Amino acid sequence: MRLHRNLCFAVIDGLHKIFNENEYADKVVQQLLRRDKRWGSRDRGFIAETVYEIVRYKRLYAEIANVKEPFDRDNLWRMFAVWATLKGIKLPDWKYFETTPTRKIKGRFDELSKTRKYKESIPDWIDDLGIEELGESAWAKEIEMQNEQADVILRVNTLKTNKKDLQLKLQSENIETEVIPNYPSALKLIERANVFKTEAFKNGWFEVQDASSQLVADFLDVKPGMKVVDACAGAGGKTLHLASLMENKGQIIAMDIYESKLKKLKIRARRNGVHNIELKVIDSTKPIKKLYGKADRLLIDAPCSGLGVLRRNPDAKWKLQPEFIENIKKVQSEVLEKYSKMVKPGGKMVYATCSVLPSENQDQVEKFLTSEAGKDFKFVKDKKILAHKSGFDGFYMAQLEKNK
Ligand SMILES: C[S@@+](CC[C@H](N)C(=O)[O-])C[C@H]1O[C@@H](n2cnc3c(N)ncnc32)[C@H](O)[C@@H]1O
Repeated sequence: MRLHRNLCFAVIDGLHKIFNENEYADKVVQQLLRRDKRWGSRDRGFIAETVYEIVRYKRLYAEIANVKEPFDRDNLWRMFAVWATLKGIKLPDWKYFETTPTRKIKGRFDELSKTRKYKESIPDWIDDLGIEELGESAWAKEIEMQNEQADVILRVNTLKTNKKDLQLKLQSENIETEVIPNYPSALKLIERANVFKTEAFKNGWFEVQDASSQLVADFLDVKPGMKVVDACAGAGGKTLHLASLMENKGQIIAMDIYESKLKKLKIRARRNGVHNIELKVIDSTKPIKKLYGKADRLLIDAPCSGLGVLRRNPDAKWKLQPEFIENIKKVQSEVLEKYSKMVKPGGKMVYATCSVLPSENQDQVEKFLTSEAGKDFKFVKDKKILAHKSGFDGFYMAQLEKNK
């Protein structure tokens, strides 16, 4: 592979924003890709993948390059040189690479790879937490898998099409997909491509959604005509799925504390041909209280550490703080306690997270079931999804039923 100067500069600019200005990697990459219209799909792929790879392995590369945060531009170039050397890319004779000790880099890599926190490039506290919660062996495999690049998975919007027709339509736009057994609405891209540019996407035939995430709406056991509350709807990945499972019949009340997220859901709903969603911002306790005892189904897709989706958000490793996890667990308990009151007798609710930590998952459900608010509920079933076992994102979902 030959390195192109303007693409490498874009990577360095992106890393500077992510590491030093605390910006989110996905947003930064999106911005970078808009920088030059002449860049083709290979150029774009190079920028996105290189930025993500260096973010993923920040600790390892910084250690090999012998640089410390905050990284100045020379430091970032040194980390870039480590990445390129380990990839077997010949470094051009640019001034940034004049003193790169290629041989030493390989030796340091072999030595540091013996220690998991360097090999998998994770902060000590996350490594300790993972071991404490999952045990050494499962954690080691999980964090290794969480450093892999995630596949692109689509969810077919059955309100507009079916899997076969979508496959054919994408094929006509040079995008090959395959079905994933046991995931009824999922298609996997055989090669990465910018699916958002396709006609099929613009027509609302699919959404991009990981296969594990697609199991959540199914788990809620919705039927057309029901009254369903999606209490932490965000931009509505699961709300849209619920709408298609309900064949657009009945009512979905999509709630969130952030109006900006619900606005995105509105746009997506229009594209998806969904018209049974009502949006409600949670700006006081009122919207929740109004729904006490009214919902046939309730989804609590709770805010969480995101430790199941590091493949998609590798920068979360560096942005997360132990206090954040402690706080978010309090929010999880609170929403379980308060929002569960919306379920009607005989109704069901699903509590879900994209975390692999038992303390955010089954422990929260157990705590809820023994609390005053949870005494009217019984546990029906749950799914604990680890990325290294499923090949998809780490997730948790539990179904509870309210007594009649
Ligand atoms: C895991 S995300 C939801 C993802 C979304 N359901 C989807 O499928 O795309 C959790 C959401 O909970 C929201 N949230 C955080 N605290 C909340 C609270 N107290 N009540 C309701 N929503 C909350 C966040 O804004 C975020 O959108």
